[in-house]
Amino acid sequence: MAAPPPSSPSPPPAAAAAATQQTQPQPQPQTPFYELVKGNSGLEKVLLRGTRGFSAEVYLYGAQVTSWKNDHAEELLFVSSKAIFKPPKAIRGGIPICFPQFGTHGNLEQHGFARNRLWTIDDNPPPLPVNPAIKSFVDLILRPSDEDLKIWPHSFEFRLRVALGPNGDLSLTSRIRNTNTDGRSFSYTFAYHTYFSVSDISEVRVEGLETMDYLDNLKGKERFTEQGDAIVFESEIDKVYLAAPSKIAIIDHEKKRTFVLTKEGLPDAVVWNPWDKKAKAMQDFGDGEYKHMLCVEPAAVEKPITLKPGEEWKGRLALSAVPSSYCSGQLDPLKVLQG
Ligand SMILES: O=P(O)(O)OC[C@H]1O[C@@H](O)[C@H](O)[C@@H](O)[C@@H]1O
Repeated sequence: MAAPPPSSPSPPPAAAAAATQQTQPQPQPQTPFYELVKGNSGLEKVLLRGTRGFSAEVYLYGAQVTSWKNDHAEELLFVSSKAIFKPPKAIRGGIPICFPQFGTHGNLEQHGFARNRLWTIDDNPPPLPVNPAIKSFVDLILRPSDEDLKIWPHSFEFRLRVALGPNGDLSLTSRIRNTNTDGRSFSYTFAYHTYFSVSDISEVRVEGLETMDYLDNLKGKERFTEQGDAIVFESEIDKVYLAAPSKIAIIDHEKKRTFVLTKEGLPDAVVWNPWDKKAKAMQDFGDGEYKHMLCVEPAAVEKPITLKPGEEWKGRLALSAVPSSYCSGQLDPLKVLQG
């Protein structure tokens, strides 16, 4: 498949078609890195197609990844059957982006406004070093509107690259730049609010967060230290693990699948499952769906990130899904996390 270099992605098909009509002789259409199509409620979404059938989808609304499939066309992310694809509600599932505020750590609406704004495709992003084997990616950008500036009075450019690697790995790279012209710094908290699809929450364990300190959102953000072994799930959980390791594994015993999450620039990791009572209280979430999802969210929560004018921050999440034969202690979690 012939593709242009990663720093200059092809225009979307409509733009490519218009360009083709004006030039003589007609060039061969390039294979685009992505395709722009209509999704739910007429909202536009980007399709990324990798080798061997790997795929991903990203809505321009929220720059939200809503699908990531492996080479057996199995969905790896959870999206609620009751998700609402209509502004101003954020889409329930996939990978919402929490910016410029995580949760209630500030005066803005819960999780900030980036997840319910319309982003645009950035056809000419500043170069970003990438693996040359990556042929399928898209760059999106968000700048604040006049309305946004009233609620958060800072000028910024938020660039997100979503890329599908040759082995089906999914990566999200955020670059946030302070473009204030009045000399003011700004601070923000952030999360990739990743909803993983799991067979049954009672069959899942998370490796890498044991012995970590955490803030418990269910206990007024009080600080505790995680005890014992890997994390298993028997009730509601809403914890912000502090200074978590760069690799975390989510092991789904029943599916025999391990998600490996690698994070850069994001010290914390939030773990959330609403369990039965909160599930029933959410209008865009099915009553029993808490059994089939788990959020593990690379984040910067405890220490907000501060940028001076002209400064840029980068935060990256890479996800892979690997078969695992974990069954009563066969898998050495250290091999997953360090291997
Ligand atoms: O319903 P929302 O705004 O998408 O938030 C869902 C959950 O997101 C998690 O990240 C938070 O830690 C929880 O406290 C919150 O309930």
